[in-house]
Amino acid sequence: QFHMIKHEDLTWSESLGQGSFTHIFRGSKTDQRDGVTHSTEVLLKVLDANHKNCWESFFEAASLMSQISHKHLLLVYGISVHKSKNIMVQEFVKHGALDLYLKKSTSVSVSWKLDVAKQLACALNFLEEKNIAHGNICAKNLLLAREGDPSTDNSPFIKLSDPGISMALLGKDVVLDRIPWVAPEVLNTLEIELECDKWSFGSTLWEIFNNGEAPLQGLDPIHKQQFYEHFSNLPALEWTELADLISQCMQYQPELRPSCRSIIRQLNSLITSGNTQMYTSPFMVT
Ligand SMILES: N#Cc1ccc(Nc2nc(N)cc(-n3ccc(CO)n3)n2)cc1
Repeated sequence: QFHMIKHEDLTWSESLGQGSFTHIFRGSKTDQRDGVTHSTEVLLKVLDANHKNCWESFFEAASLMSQISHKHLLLVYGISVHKSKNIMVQEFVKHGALDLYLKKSTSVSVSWKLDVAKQLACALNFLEEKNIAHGNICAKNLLLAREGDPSTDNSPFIKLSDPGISMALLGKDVVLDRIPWVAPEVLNTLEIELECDKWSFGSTLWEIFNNGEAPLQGLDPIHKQQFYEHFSNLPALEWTELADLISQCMQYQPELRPSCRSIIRQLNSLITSGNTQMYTSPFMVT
């Protein structure tokens, strides 16, 4: 399943924030390899004590991530259990969550965003080929390992984080709050299928091209539920071809959503389409 890490091998540094069920800290882990002590910087994700009933799902998420390896999937070193604390020990990803990075950054180019989108599509394609649904695709769960440098056109590098607690265990209010990332059919089934990740991909694309602004952020849970009941769509982006890809992914009928291969093909044509210039520098508008 996964590696158990001794609590005494962990060092705790500062808190880096709080999720809905977890608290994250910077830290380090030491381990002996061929007689040499190594210290590795890690991210310590602690399951809140008052969500103890979720620990199996918490561990299941960790176990999923440690059983498959891909360059765009977060590396989970293992689990540590100490007294009542359940801790997931993850690789420390240098620049943290993408949503916060996009909100803070001003000069993120269209080609930078398309590059990130394509990396996420590749991670999803890898999961699709293994018939594994992630279930929690959103910009908050995309971690930025490398910023990429606009001047040297060095490209960014992202890692998809663990899926977190399974939908079935979340309260209805938490599921409603995940609108519009959670696919509409999940509200009835609470089951996560591959098609759900396509819907979430569309919502995450919208986030990335709206500089980390959360879609429907102003709506309360009731109005979020009505958004689905009325078969509403997110406001279309100016870039029509990109808006089309988002609406293909966010179709209410799961079987009509595109395959990952199709998503990657369409992203590739957007990358080569030259539109990136037009949307990048205002002086280039033809
Ligand atoms: N300032 C700052 C700063 C904060 C975090 C990191 N690094 C990191 N590494 C991970 N493995 C996971 C995460 N996460 C952050 C939110 C979530 C959601 O679950 N994960 N952040 C780097 C810089």
